[in-house]
Amino acid sequence: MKRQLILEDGTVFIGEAFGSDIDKVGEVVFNTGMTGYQEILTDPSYCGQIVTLTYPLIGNYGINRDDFESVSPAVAGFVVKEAAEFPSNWRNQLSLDEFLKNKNIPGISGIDTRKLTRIIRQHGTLKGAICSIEKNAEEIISQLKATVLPADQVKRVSTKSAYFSPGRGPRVVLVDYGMKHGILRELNNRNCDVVVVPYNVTAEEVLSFHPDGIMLSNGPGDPKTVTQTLEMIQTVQKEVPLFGICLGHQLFALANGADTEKLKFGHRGSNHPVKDLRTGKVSLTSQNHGYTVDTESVVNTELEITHVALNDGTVEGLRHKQYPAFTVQYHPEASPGPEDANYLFDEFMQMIEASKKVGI
Ligand SMILES: NC(=O)CC[C@H](N)C(=O)O
Repeated sequence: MKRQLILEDGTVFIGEAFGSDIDKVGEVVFNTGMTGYQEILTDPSYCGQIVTLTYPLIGNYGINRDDFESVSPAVAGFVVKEAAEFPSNWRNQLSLDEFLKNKNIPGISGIDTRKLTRIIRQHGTLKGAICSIEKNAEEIISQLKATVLPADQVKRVSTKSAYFSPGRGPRVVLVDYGMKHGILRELNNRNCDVVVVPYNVTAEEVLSFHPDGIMLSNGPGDPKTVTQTLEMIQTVQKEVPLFGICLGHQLFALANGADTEKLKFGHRGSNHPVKDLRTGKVSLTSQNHGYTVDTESVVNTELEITHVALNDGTVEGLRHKQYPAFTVQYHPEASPGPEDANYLFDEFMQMIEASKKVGI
């Protein structure tokens, strides 16, 4: 069965339908990772986005029990060059097609994903629709131009109520803005006693759990749509060590008076080089973000830029000059991607230990 992918700039791609039959609209973004489609599909930071993968064969190792980054994927649609029909892997339990059908996500294959990626790189991120071949393309294009995409993604994917992920080590309150399970896994691997809380938690509620540390998770959308959390960050960073990832990093920047802006087409992939300015060491990192902290805006704040992207020089890490608080724009929990940056979780643990001894 044929299906179309239509972009707001008027480009129409015709491809083969797979996954769910429903029509979907979203922001079209590309990811350059060669593997990790299951983690990408289930990363809540892609909420409302139509994701295309530049690697040409997707689905070849199926969907397995272990690689989920959330229980319910929030991605709007999936665009590939070739969707493998017969996955083969010892961990395979379900084909990509079946998984997308079960989760009501439309897919389209047979697309020239190199051409699509080039359009996004030249034009910037675009709105797009995956829809049935019967739909009139001209009508869809004018609808797309008039569409304002929803800005409530964090509310949609964040947990509705707090829950424990118990451990015998330090207590960490993890604010779920659209958390990848990899973050929880890394904390649990270090024996943390984790309390996962909703995005709109107050400072009083966070502190009522008597945390030894606080983590701000990744999450979807524009950080400026979650400003109700900034006061909480301003208060708790004075009380306990803080570590933030991706959206958590952007919110930490906003809470401390820096600014964020939208990138032309974002960073999404598994091989983004990042330099630690203090050691000169370069890590290859997993990334997925469409916004960034504005470099200039950091100058008159209490923040220091600790990491930069080697591809485009954008801010990749921050630390507070006064409080034990640091954040990164990339994904030290990997999933998918390299684990070069995993040591940051250990640094967070050391920071917690140190602050327990002296108090902050
Ligand atoms: N993975 C994330 O946390 C992404 C942060 C934010 N939604 C962005 O696109 O920049």
